Amino acid sequence: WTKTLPTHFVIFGVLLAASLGIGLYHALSGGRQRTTQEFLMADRSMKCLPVSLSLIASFQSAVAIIGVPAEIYTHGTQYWFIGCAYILGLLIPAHVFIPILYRLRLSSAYQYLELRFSKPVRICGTLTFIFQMVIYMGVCVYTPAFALNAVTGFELWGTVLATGLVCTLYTTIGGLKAVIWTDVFQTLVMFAGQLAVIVVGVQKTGGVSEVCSEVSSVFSLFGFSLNPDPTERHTFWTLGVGGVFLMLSLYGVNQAQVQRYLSARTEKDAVRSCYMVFPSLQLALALSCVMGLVMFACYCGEDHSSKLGTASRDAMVISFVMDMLQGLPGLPGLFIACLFSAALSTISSAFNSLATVTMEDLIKPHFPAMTEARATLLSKALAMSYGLLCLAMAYLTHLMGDSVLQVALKIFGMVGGPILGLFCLGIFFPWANSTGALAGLGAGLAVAFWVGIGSIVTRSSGTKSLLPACGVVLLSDNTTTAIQTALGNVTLSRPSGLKRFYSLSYMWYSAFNCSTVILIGLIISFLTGPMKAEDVTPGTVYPLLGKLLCFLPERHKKKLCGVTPQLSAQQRQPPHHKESNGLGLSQEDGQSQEETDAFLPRFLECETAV
Ligand SMILES: CC(C)(CO)[C@@H](O)C(=O)NCCC(=O)O
Ligand code: NA
Repeated sequence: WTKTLPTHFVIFGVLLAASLGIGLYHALSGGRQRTTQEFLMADRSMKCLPVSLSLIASFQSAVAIIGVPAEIYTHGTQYWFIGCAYILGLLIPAHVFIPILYRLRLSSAYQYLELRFSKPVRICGTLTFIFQMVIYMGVCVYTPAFALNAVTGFELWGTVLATGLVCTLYTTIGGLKAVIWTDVFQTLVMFAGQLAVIVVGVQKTGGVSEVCSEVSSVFSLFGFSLNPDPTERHTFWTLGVGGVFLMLSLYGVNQAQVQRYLSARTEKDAVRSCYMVFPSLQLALALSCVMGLVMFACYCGEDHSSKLGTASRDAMVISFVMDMLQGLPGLPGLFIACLFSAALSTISSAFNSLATVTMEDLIKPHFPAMTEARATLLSKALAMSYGLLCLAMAYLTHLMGDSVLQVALKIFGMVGGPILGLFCLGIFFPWANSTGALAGLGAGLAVAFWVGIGSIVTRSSGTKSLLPACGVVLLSDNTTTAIQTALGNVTLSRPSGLKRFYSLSYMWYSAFNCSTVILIGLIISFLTGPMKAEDVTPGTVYPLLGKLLCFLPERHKKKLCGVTPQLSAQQRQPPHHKESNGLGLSQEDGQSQEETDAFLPRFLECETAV
C-alpha cells in the first residue's frame, strides 16, 4: 500500500480542493455572504434536490460507512431492519414537524421552544443540542482518520487537522449554500466509493452466485429476532420501532436538518426533499449492508486479528477494502475520498448549525441592536471556533474506545432523545407548560445519563456477538454446538435488578428518553396548572388527539383536545418576526398560500364548534 500512498494523497487533496472551491464560489457569488439570511439560511432559496442530498449527508458519516459493514460482519444482517424505521421516521417529519416549523418562519428550531413555552426552555434546548453536536462532531472527524491510520499508516493527527481545517474554512467563507452544495458533491462521491468496493469485492470473491452461496451457507447470519426483551441489542422491535424515534430526533427536530427544511424555497419543496431522502437513505443502508456481506463471503474462515494487532472490527473494514482495491489504479483513493466526503459533509453541517443556534438563540436575543454586518462576521467567527473545538473533541474520542457506530447511536439517543421529547411535548400536548417542559428535559437528561453511564460502567450494553466467530460457523459440525454455547451464555448471564435497567438496548434510548420527558413534563404541567388556551401561540400545536378522535361530536372533542388557538390570539405577532403574519403563515407565493389555506382547518379543527 505504501507504493500507492502518493495517489491516495492526490485524490484526498483533490477532494479537499474541490470542497474549498465550492466554498470559495459561494463566498464570491450571490450576496457574497454579507447577511445572516444568506450565511445561515441560504437566502431561503434552495430547491428540493440539493436539499434532499444534503439531508442524507448530515448524519451519514464515515461512522456509518465503516460501522455498518463491521456490524453486519460481526452480528449478521439484523441491523438492516432499521430501514423499516425510515418509513414513519420520515413521514412524520414531513407531515407534522416541517409544516409547523416552516410556517413559523424560524431561523433556529429552538425558536419554536420560546414561541411555545418560554425563553429558558429555548436556551436549555439550545445548550442540549450544542452538547450533542460537539461530541458527535469529534467522533465524525476522528473515525476516518483513525481507520485509515490503522491500515495505511496515514498520519493520524495530520489527517484530522487537514479535514477539520479545510472544513472549517469552506464553512466559514461559503455559508449554508456552500455546505449544501459540497454535501451534494460529497454524497455522490460517497455512493461511488461504496459501489466500487462492492463491485470489485464481488468480482474478487468469484461473482454474485459465489457470494450468495457463501453467505447463505451461514444460517445465523440472517438472524431475525422478534424477542420483545428491551435489553436485547438488535431485534426487529428495537430497530423498527426504537429506530423511528431515532429518526425523528435526527430528521424531525435536529437543527442541522431543520435548517435545511427552512432553507427550501417553499414548504412544498421542503416536504418533497424529505420524501426524497427515503430512497437515497435506503440505498445508502443497502450499500453498506451489502458491503458487510461481501466482506463476510470474502474473509470467512480467515483470522485477520493478528494482522491488525489489537485494532478493532472497524479497522478491519478498511483493511478489507484496501485488500480488495489494491493494485487497481485510483480505486483505493476513491474509497478514501468516499470516507472523507462522508465525514466532511457531516462536520460542515454541524459547524453551520452550531453557528446558527449560537447566534440566533444565545447571542442575538441579548443584542437586538446588532448590525447585520456585525452579526454575519460574528457568525463566521462562531463557525470557525466550533471547527477548532471539533479538533479538541477528536482527541477526546481518541481516548474512548468502542464500536464507533454504537458511540454515535448512543449519543443520538442519550442527548437527541430528550430534545425530541421536548418538541413532542410542545407539539402534541397543548396542556404542557414551561415549568413542565423544563422539569421534563431535566428528568429526561438525568435518566438518559444514568442509564447511559450505567451501561458503560457495568459493561452490560449487550455487545455480545450472537454470531459466533465466522471461522467456527463454517465448520458445519461445530455450528450447532457453537450457537448453543452462545445462546447458553446469553441466558446464563441474563442481568437482574439495576443491571438489567442499565442493559437497555441503546436502540431504545431515543424512545425511552423522549417518553420520560413527555411523562414528567405532563405530570409537572398538570400539577402547576396546565397551559390556557389563550396563552398558546397560534400554529405551535398539532391537535393529535382531535385528529384521532375525529368521530366524536365537536363539543366533546373540544373538551378532550384542551387548548386550541383562539381567534383573537391569531392576530398576535410571534416575537422577533416582523416578516411573518399572526399565524406565522408564509405568504411568499400564490401556490403556497393556497396550500396553507387548505391546512388551516387542521390546526383549528377543534375550534370549529366555538
Ligand atoms: C442515522 C442513521 C441511523 C440513518 O440510517 C445512519 O445513517 C447511521 O447509522 N448513522 C451513524 C452515524 C454516522 O454515520 O455518523
Ligand atoms: Na456525511
